Amino acid sequence: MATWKNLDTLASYSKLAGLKGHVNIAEAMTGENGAERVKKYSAPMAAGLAYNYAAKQVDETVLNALADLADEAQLIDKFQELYNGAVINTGEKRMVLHHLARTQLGDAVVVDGVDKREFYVAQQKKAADFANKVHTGEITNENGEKFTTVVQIGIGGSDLGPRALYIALENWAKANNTFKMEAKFISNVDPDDAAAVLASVDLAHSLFIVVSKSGTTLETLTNEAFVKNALVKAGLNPSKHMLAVTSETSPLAKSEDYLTAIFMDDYIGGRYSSVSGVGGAILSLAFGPEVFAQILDGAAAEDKLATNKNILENPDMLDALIGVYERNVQGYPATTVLPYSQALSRFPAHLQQCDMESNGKSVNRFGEPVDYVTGPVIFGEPGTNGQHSFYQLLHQGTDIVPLQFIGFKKSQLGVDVDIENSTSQQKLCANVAAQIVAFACGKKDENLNKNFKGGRPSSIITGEELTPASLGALLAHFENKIMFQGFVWNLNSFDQEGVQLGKVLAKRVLAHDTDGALKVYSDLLNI
Ligand SMILES: O=P(O)(O)OC[C@H]1O[C@](O)(CO)[C@@H](O)[C@@H]1O
Repeated sequence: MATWKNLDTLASYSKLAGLKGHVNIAEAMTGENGAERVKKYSAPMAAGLAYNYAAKQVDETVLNALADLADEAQLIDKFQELYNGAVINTGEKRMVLHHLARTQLGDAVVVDGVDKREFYVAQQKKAADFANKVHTGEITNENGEKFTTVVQIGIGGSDLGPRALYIALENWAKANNTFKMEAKFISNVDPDDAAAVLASVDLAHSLFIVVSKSGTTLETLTNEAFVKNALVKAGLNPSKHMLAVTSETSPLAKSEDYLTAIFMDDYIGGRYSSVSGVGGAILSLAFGPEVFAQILDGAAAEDKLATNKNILENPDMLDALIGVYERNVQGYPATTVLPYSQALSRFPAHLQQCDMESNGKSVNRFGEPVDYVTGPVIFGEPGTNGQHSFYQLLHQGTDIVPLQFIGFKKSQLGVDVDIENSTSQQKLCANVAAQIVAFACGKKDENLNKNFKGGRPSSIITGEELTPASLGALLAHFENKIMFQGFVWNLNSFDQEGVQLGKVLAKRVLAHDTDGALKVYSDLLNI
């Protein structure tokens, strides 16, 4: 059994802390040294991706210290315990089993006589069978007509991951003739969200997936009622247009109002649930179950790499450890995710929940306060759009923000134009290469307003093309990175008590049970 200790009690951490400012990345990345680093500091990922960390503030000394930290913190032992069914989520006393939904890793985890891996696979099959029947016309609307659109109703982990993955593969599926149905998403309780989506679809040919693990989320239940109301008004029977993805113990599971119910369980956290029916139903409907299976395969292959004790051959753990060095030793407050791929436009939003809901904690897994900083602020936008937005601060602001670039050689649609001797794809890739060097090396100018100090660390994940498998690998990479960081910080990365208080107060506002500032704000907003 691994032992769980606070980061600041580890001898390897004291050694690492002594390496603050050890590498001058501007110097390291200049000239031939820089070229050598780019070739050397690269770790293969699954599905043809590679994690390049040449422009991070590391050298052999820092990497050795990170390896010692990985060993002392028993990161691989903890990962093994996690996927073999240990109660890693101490806050909620639950296992953490999202890896079992996509991988052959580990032993059988049996709960109340049910093999959890078999359960997840059976639910994926249920989603796949349902999707196939919709595609072949075995399941139709009341008039025997095929459904053409699918709308997911959910929020947080029941929205962000599936939405990011759908957007990531929409063009790929069109270019590869696997596009089956258009997907839309309703998440916000703002009535304009549901109203606008409903106005944009043909209700009679739309399927709605109500996704809520708990079956109690205010926004989702409200939006479900909103949609049902619209269906009834249009003379349609909601139970012929809706299915549910929920846990077997949730109130939704007991309802007869759905075409089918696909189940998940408490051992897969919402923000890690894209690989369950939460993502499986909508992605199988939109692109076909085979595409969803390829996402799972990519994730499984990346998980396998994450079991390697050698940090240089474990890109997920290496990325996590470099992030800890940046956060705890270098003192950087945030990390930005910058995909140079329009298809990944919502991927940073998904990672925001995954990372900040997991590691935005100030007590350890035993509920005791920690004396060191934990999860950074995560934000991001696709390049090159971000360059024309917040890169000013990234280049010349007073905070150093580590950057995580993602870039692909090929576009998904392959439609391009050559202007002034380069294609748009080449321009995109040129920009990401330029940014890495600009951030690392900077540029001296006597006019300080035009001076770039450099010294701003970045990494890049590169690949041939964003495909279902490489997307799965990318998803698993960041999930595993967050998990390893939680282990290093001795956090429980799998509960989210910090979201509760606001929900409780909102209920009081709606019940008109307010006083003090809550009352004044309620009056201000006319509730
Ligand atoms: O799937 P559910 O139970 O509706 O929960 C939605 C989201 O709400 C949260 O609990 C946060 O409020 C997330 O962790 C979760 O992804």
